[in-house]
Parts: sequence; C-alpha cells; structure tokens
Amino acid sequence: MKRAMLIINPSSGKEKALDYEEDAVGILGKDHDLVMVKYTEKQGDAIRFAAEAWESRVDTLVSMGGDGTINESINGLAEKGNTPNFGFIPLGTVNDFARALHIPKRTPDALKVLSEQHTVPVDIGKINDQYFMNVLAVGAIAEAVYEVSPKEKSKFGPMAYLIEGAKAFKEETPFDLHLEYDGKDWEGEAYLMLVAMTNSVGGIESFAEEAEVNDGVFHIFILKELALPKVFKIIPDLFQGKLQSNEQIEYLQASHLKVESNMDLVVNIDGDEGIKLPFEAQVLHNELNVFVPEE
Ligand SMILES: Nc1ncnc2c1ncn2[C@@H]1O[C@H](COP(=O)(O)OP(=O)(O)OP(=O)(O)O)[C@@H](O)[C@H]1O
Repeated sequence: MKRAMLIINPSSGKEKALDYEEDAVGILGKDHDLVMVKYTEKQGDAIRFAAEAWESRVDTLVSMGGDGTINESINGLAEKGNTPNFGFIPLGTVNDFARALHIPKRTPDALKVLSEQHTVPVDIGKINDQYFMNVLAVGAIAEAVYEVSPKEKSKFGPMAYLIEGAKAFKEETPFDLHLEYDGKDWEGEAYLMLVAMTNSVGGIESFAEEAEVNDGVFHIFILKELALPKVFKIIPDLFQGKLQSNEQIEYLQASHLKVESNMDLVVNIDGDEGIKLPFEAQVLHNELNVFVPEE
C-alpha cells in the first residue's frame, strides 16, 4: 500500500494554503492509496510531523508553506536513511529553495510538479545537530533580517531584506572570524559571512550563480571590506552573478567547515535566528530525493 503525508502550514501564503489542500490531496491520491493531512499550529510541528512520516514509512512527504516549514520538514527527515521522496509547495515570501529547484511560484503549477513524479537528489546542510537547505549567515547585516516584520515581508517581498540590510550597513563594524574549511584556514576581519547551499539567497538567484543543489559543497562568501566607493560595485556584481570575483569578498568552497569568532555572534539559519558561534557544518551530499519539474 502506497502512502503519502501532506503537511500544511495554514498561516503561510497569506493564509491561502488551505485553499489548495483539496487539489494537493487529489494529485497525491492518484498514485497513493492513502493521503494523511497534518496542519501545523506552531513552531516545531512540521519537524514532528516529518519525523512521524519517516517512522510510519510513508512513500512521499509533501509540505506546503514558506521556507520555515520546508526547513522544519527537512529537520524531521535528514540523516535517517530510507527517507520518503520529498515534495513541497512554496507559499512563503522568499522561497529560495523553490527558486533553486525551479519549482514554479504559482501554486497550481507547483502542484503539477508533484504529478510529474520526477525527483533529483539534493544536498542538505548540517550545522551542529540541526539541518538547513539554503543559507547560514553571520553578522549584523544578517541579524537585520530578524527585524523584518511579516507586514514588511508581504509589502516589499525580498526587497524588505535588502532595505533592512542597507540600514545595518551604515552602523556596521567588522568582527574577527576564523574558518577551518576542508582542513585549510582563513582568518581575518569580516562584516558578513554567508554560507550558501543553493544559488538563491534572499530571493536573489544570481547570488551564488555557480551553486548547484547537489554539488556537494558550501559556497562561502566573506565580506572583508566596506570601503567607499568600491562597496557600490557589490550591487551590480551581485545581480550579474559575479560576487565571487569581487575584490571586497573572499569566496571559498568546502564541504566541511568550522567557524569561530572572539565576538558574541549568532548564526542565522535559513532566515531564522539560530545558534551562537562557534559551529561546525558539513554538506550531506544527495541526502533527499526532491520532486522537481522535468526539464
Ligand atoms: N497555524 C499556524 N499559525 C501561525 N503560525 C504558524 C502556524 N503553523 C506554523 N506556524 C509558524 O510559521 C513558521 C513558518 O512559516 P513559513 O516560513 O513556513 O511561512 P511564511 O512565514 O509565510 O514564509 P516566509 O518566511 O518565506 O515569509 C513556523 O516556524 C511556525 O512558527
């Protein structure tokens, strides 16, 4: 008997998620004998439901929500082995994971992807004992992202992050940073460090242009300098996919990373406030099979 679980965050997608429940159940019902539906009510619910999906050995897990719900679902599945195929319907503001995997933004189109039944193996990141699929960020510019209210997000979309980030730029002082990456060292002062798993960061798909969802490495960007007027070159470079060659940025690749600083810093994990430094991170190569459109 083939079984699927559908996790829905009813508060996501401007509270429209439930409008698509029937369609999603219909599509999954075509090739599964049973479709169980779970509704999240609070933080942590999607982790618990995804872990239940794994324990009850479902064949397919589909999550409907923003990047927060997708992140939680992945946290319930990673490193368990024999994981169900994973699908998701992006209903958030930024939807970096969907952008990286070419999952359409229009919900009916994203639902069609599930019926194509085409999956690819995708890398997942591990930071200490939790998991992420998009990005780690350290520095006040990253912390500014926590300040973005849901109201600003729905009004300005990804631009809300840029607006808050630009405000933080003005007050920014560098912090000391020590990285051990695949056995090598990098030490210096930094204003921001981003560890990207996919090309899309903060809704900007040219951010880590060369990143593939299953390339087995982290794409590490360290902003070392904020000198005027050179700093303005970062913006065109960012939108033209040339950030890694910008002279104010150190660009590294690694599959294993240890990060520490003498300063009291917190890492932002997939857009949410995470743990304090130091941390250790590694790529779990081809960890999940994810439904994507057939090219
Ligand atoms: N029923 C619910 N009502 C309100 N909040 C919920 C509910 N279920 C889950 N949540 C919260 O929503 C968070 C995840 O939101 P998610 O990121 O999926 O959507 P979003 O906020 O619309 O997306 P984005 O962050 O991209 O704008 C969870 O971490 C949890 O705290």
